[in-house]
Amino acid sequence: MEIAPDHPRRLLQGFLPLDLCKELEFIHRSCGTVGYRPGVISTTLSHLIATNCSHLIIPFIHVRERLKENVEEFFNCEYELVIEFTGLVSWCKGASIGWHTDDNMPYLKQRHYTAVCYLNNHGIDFEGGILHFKDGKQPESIIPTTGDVVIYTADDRNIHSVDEITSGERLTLTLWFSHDSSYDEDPKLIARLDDILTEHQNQVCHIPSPASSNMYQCPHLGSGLDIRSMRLNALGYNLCSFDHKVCHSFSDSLVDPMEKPIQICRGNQIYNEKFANSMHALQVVQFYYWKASQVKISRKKINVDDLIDSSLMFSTKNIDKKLLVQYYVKFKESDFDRKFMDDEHESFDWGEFSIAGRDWNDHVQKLHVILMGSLSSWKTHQTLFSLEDVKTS
Ligand SMILES: O=C(O)CCC(=O)C(=O)O
Ligand SMILES: [Fe+2]
Repeated sequence: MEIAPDHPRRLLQGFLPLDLCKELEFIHRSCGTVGYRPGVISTTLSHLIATNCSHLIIPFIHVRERLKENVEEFFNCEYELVIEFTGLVSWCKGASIGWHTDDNMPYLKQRHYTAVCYLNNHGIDFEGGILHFKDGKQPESIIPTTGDVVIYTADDRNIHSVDEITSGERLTLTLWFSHDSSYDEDPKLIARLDDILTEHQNQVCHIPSPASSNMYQCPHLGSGLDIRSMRLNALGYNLCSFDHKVCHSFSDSLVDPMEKPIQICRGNQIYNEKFANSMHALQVVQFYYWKASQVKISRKKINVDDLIDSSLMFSTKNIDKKLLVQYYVKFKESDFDRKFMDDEHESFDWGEFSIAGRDWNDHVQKLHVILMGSLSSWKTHQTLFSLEDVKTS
């Protein structure tokens, strides 16, 4: 492959399968925390490991390998590269970045190549957010399209900027690669994984454990607003503590109710099952939206109506309407998760929701089995790689 020597970069169209994009979106909407710039939310692999969601690194493994191979090949790297950083990054309304290079700080000099994978669509999921390169053509501007990937050198041959996001949320998977093996993120991730999985060996539990509250407080969304409750609100849910008051502001409470067992409600219906904490509730809700169409199909197949009486799944309590109204007003102002405010949740059904809850459990169990089956090889090679590839090659 020929490279333009002055501005080496390339657009890989349709590189990521669409179902992988959806899965990564599910992970980000379930686990994201405040990012490195205002208006940016991020989900790193080390954060997933630290919050008892190690199994959620599995969907990243294969695509990381494929991206690294492509970058090495395109830039004619003589020696193998290492992955310095892998993270899901979303840009909310108001976020932008002016002309810069990705190695523009002394502590970023190890970043030699960048891969940005687009997980949703400009013009549908968000407005604004076009990537521009300052010099040279091929390509000059990138309009984010689901599944496309842009790879470029992180130095001053590829000065670039991103237009302000004017609505919605722009989601990417971003990786940086280095020639310097001391910056390889894999050995650090494997050491963390090993510590955590050894510690939990005897009581395997897949319930996420939230990070500290300030990691979910997004100043640009409005003071005191929490990413987890904003995401739930965007889909029409509120969180209820056990005394059935709607959780609102936590600043004056000693123990953060977001870390305690919690229930969810829609309108005046409270779902009877309890969640271990707000992140657990958010993960199941996001899973339901990720798998919504499949749940509807399986419901038809097994005629769940005969098995489940939805009315047993919720109770109706006197929920303080005033607090709900306040929450919705704030949500609309923030324009967060805009795309879900459509017919999608008009057809909501607690029966389908409860099927999704069970499917979520099966899903995380499966990922956990893959994780446990991979760990000893990862430790031996000090690299995260997919074992299935080894078997088939
Ligand atoms: O998301 C993009 O298109 C580019 C992001 C970027 O420039 C960066 O994170 O440094
Ligand atoms: Fe950049």
